[in-house]
Amino acid sequence: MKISIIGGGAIGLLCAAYLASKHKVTVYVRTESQRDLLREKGLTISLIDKMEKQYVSVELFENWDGSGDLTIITVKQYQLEPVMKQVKKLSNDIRALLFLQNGMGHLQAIEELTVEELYVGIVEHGVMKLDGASIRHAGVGSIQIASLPFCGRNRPSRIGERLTESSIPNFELHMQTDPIWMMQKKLVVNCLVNTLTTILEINNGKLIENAHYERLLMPFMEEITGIFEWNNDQKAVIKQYVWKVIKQTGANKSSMLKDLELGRKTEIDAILGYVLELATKKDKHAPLSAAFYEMLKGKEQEREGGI
Ligand SMILES: NC(=O)C1=CN([C@@H]2O[C@H](COP(=O)(O)OP(=O)(O)OC[C@H]3O[C@@H](n4cnc5c(N)ncnc54)[C@H](OP(=O)(O)O)[C@@H]3O)[C@@H](O)[C@H]2O)C=CC1
Ligand SMILES: CC(C)(CO)C(=O)C(=O)O
Repeated sequence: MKISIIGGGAIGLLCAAYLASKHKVTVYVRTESQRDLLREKGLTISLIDKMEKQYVSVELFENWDGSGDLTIITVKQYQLEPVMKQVKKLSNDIRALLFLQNGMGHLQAIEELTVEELYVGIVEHGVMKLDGASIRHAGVGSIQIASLPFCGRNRPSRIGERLTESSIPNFELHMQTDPIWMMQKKLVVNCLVNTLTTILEINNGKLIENAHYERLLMPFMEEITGIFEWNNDQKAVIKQYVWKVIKQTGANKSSMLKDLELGRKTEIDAILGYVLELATKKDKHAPLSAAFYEMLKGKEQEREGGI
């Protein structure tokens, strides 16, 4: 397939590096400097002690015209606005879109799009961008995708099926049938893992290796699953899922911790902020979520202030 990837960050470059073995991939980046670097040096991906190089086609985002079989959008939640503007302009030319953001705040805007095939996905890999042309695949998981059927119409999911059919080592793609449950499970992971690893400044794995930190996970998870009003079976599924993702990405620094270290805005509003809004709507008490949210916003403010 002809696949476009918008965003040359950790996840965009991960998708480009693996998908290029089976598909014709073009990465759309924001800056000329990253475009030139990738064209000149190629894309380097390191996984454990192996390093590989791929040469993929690279263009500036302003040259993306929506053509091809599939476009994968890998910018951060808070970077979606200009991309969505362009998507709306090009809707008639776009065959299929896949959104790979953490959080759930973007779902409403995606639902309003009128492109032929629409997918949301969640990423269970741990990936760190080392520079504009290299990444470290620090935790091998998989990517789950689900098609969004809307307005009573069942959109076809041919592209999604073709994408998940291609078997690529260390880069599994699976099709799910329930997009909301898929995203909610990942939202809980990100509330727990991204928030706590960023406040504590630790790699993901430390959350279960250190008994003190592990004791923080349980009540925090209870609070969030209580806000969603899940039953005990659903809570058990969530717990198993959270522990699985932490183990798979143990050596990774969460994307939120990376953002904080680099003095960038974090996705805390789309993740824990989303859950706090839900708690307010349902009139639920969420003291841990509220406290962790304030700690993170405070840390973000300190970093912006340049300490
Ligand atoms: N990293 C990880 O391990 C994981 C990340 N995720 C999620 O995946 C999503 C992407 O995260 P991640 O890749 O880590 O983030 P990064 O910040 O590494 O990547 C985002 C990229 O998007 C680029 N970008 C922003 N706006 C545009 C635009 N208009 N046109 C072209 N490029 C643009 C940025 O460019 P520039 O550099 O120029 O600003 C940046 O390179 C997030 O929602 C994150 O939560 C999910 C699971 C794991
Ligand atoms: C899967 C995980 C927890 C990997 O670190 C992630 O989603 C992130 O960092 O944003």
